[in-house]
Amino acid sequence: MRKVVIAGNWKMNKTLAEATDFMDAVIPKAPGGNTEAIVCAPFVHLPALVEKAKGSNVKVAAQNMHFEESGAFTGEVSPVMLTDIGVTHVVIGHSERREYYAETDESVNQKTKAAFAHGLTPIVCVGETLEQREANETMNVVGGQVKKALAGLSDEQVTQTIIAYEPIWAIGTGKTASSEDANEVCAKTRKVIAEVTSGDIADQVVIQYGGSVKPANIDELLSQSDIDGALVGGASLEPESFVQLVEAGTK
Ligand SMILES: O=C(CO)COP(=O)(O)O
Repeated sequence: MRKVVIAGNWKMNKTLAEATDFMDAVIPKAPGGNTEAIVCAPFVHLPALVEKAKGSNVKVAAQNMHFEESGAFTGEVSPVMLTDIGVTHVVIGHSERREYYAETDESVNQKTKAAFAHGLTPIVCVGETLEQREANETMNVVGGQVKKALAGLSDEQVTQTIIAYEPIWAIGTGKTASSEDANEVCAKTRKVIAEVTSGDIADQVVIQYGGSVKPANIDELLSQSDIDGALVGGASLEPESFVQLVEAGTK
């Protein structure tokens, strides 16, 4: 049975005090078990949040990283720095980074490999634009992104990769893909993973949906066969709503 992974992507939000207050409110209510709760926070908050999360059922993720261990990359943060402070997960290739910071499938692949080289679990984001969906290009785009992101990984590493399917037109717009449409893409993505791995590897991979997920629609999304969790932006900012999303994973 695949675990359920609910990850809150705060993006560029919260002061340090707001971030630590959030953890104080959420940690006592995080259920653990088969449901994993992850907070993806801005770099500057990571040390404090890792400290808060120690011994709890909440994990802490970075929202990006460089693929090199160190060097002349002004303004960047390396995987070594993340593991050094106890971060366990990292979001890679979010559509906002692909759009505003020129992330490519190649850099996503380099970062995914670097994550594994340093013991970090990557949450790899893929998704199509509205134009691509309307042109029936969704699976070409998403399948291509997935294949390129996973290129060169071992089967074992693929089983540990979390894929987040986030249709770009559903992010922050209030428009959620219908749970059936989201599930169809997640199921087809699993087939693409099966093509590039052996045995039953693809059945073990956690595939999240992201894009306007909220307490009102999480149950239906999680009831689908191939949706194993959610990567949540706006609705992850308030402790109450994040806890509701995580609790939905235990049902
Ligand atoms: O981009 C997202 C999560 O990474 C989704 O954001 P929203 O949940 O605000 O639509």
